[in-house]
Amino acid sequence: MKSASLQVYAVTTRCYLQGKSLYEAVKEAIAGGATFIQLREKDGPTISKAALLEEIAHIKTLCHKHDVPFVIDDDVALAMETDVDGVHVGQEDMNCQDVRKLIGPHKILGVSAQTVEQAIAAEKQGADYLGVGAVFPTNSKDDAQDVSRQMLIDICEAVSIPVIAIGGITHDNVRALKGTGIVGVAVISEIFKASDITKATQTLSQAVHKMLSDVPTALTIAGSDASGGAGIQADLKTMITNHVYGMSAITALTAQNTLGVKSVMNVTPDFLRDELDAIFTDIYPEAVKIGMVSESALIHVIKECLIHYQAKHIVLDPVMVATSGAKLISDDAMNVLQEELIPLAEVITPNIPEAEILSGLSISNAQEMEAAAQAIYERYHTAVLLKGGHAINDANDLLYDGDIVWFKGQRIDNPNTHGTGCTLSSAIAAHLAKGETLTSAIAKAKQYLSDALAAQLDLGHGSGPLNHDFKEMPYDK
Ligand SMILES: Nc1ncnc2c1ncn2[C@@H]1O[C@H](COP(=O)(O)OP(=O)(O)O)[C@@H](O)[C@H]1O
Ligand SMILES: Cc1ncc(COP(=O)(O)O)c(N)n1
Ligand SMILES: [Mg+2]
Repeated sequence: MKSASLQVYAVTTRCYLQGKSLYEAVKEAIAGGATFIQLREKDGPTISKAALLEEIAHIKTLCHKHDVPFVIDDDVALAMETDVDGVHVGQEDMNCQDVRKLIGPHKILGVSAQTVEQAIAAEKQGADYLGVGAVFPTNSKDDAQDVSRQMLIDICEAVSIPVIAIGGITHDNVRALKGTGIVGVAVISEIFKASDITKATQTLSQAVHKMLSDVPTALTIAGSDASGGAGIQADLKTMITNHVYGMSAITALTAQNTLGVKSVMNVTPDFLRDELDAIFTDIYPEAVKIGMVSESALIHVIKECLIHYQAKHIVLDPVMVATSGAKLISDDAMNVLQEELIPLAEVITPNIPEAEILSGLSISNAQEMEAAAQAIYERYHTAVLLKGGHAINDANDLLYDGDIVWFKGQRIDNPNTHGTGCTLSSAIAAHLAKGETLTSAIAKAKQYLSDALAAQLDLGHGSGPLNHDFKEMPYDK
């Protein structure tokens, strides 16, 4: 069995067929692109044994004609009697080692798993693939246990056999499973509840292909740093090393290096609009990071385009002053940024001095960080990640989105911190593009930043850049 045959895995049900035979329904599903068929009789077959055997033989011939594997759920004896391609068993059914013994080495054995332990055990006992779910709420299985996205990722990483997701999957929500490591999805109602089964399967199949083949995409709207450590250059390096396709709309060119900023040349608002139009109308970004934008006319263009193109997962780094001390935004633009862009963002990432400006409060300890983050949140109703890089003893960042979550980090003894803020915010955008939740995107981004800082690159005469491409040097928290 090839993994490709697990892409669109149709699990049958008689619930919704309204007079149509199961054979007809399966035929329509295969015509629409189903790549695998599992016969499932949730409450036992509703037809006579003789009719069932005849139906199975009929479906088996159809599946083989189309090179589609055909397995039976739970009923190992029936699968053997009918000599179909294999069986699928749940945790509550027969032990999979015993099933493997019964069916022999060549038949397909599928196993349902909800935890890493169950997944590893099933692989050891001879499973060919795993069905993991329920990944979304579902009506098709009463006792279905919820499986989080992270659990699905952990299971895919823990085993080398293919994994498919199951439970409440539709053509609309399948995108959310991107980047988890699954090779396909199993559905029941999305296919068999449809009045036009072929069309529903086609639509699902297209969505599954897109989910499996696309790399995640992200955009940075920021300034270029000639020396490559911050701005656009840091963002693109961060995106590629975090396995996301990166795009850039440049707001300004800066002549800067590790010692400071020599001069800045902003692009025109019309040019920025052309850049954003070119990007959004072609390769749509699944997340957007905004960095240095120093003029209000540019901020207006960004706001209009983000609304027009319904941009999602916007991470705003309110860049005001570079690590080297240079001011990167005009006073007038500061106000426009606050009023027009902050409300559009999923999260903003001020450092301590920036949070003092945004909240009007002074910050010298953890309690004051919490108070300032809360004040900013209450003003804009946008989640705030207040970065603690400018604190003295540690490097703890604080997320306030109604609740407080601290992301703890040890202070790394490295004077080369040029581009830390840019790197953190673009790594958050990269992980949001991959479908992570905000808290897990921040945790992964902070780990990446810490590793890049701990790699101790030492370039230039001032506060140098990070090693975005560190390898095998994980920072041990
Ligand atoms: N010396 C350090 N050791 C570990 N983490 C650091 C250090 N300096 C900064 N960071 C981390 O880098 C990220 C950027 O923070 P910060 O330096 O405050 O922002 P900015 O670059 O915008 O001034 C945060 O996650 C912060 O905790
Ligand atoms: C073009 C540009 N954008 C942003 C920063 C901020 O740098 P940092 O990440 O160190 O705060 C920078 N120095 N240059
Ligand atoms: Mg910064």
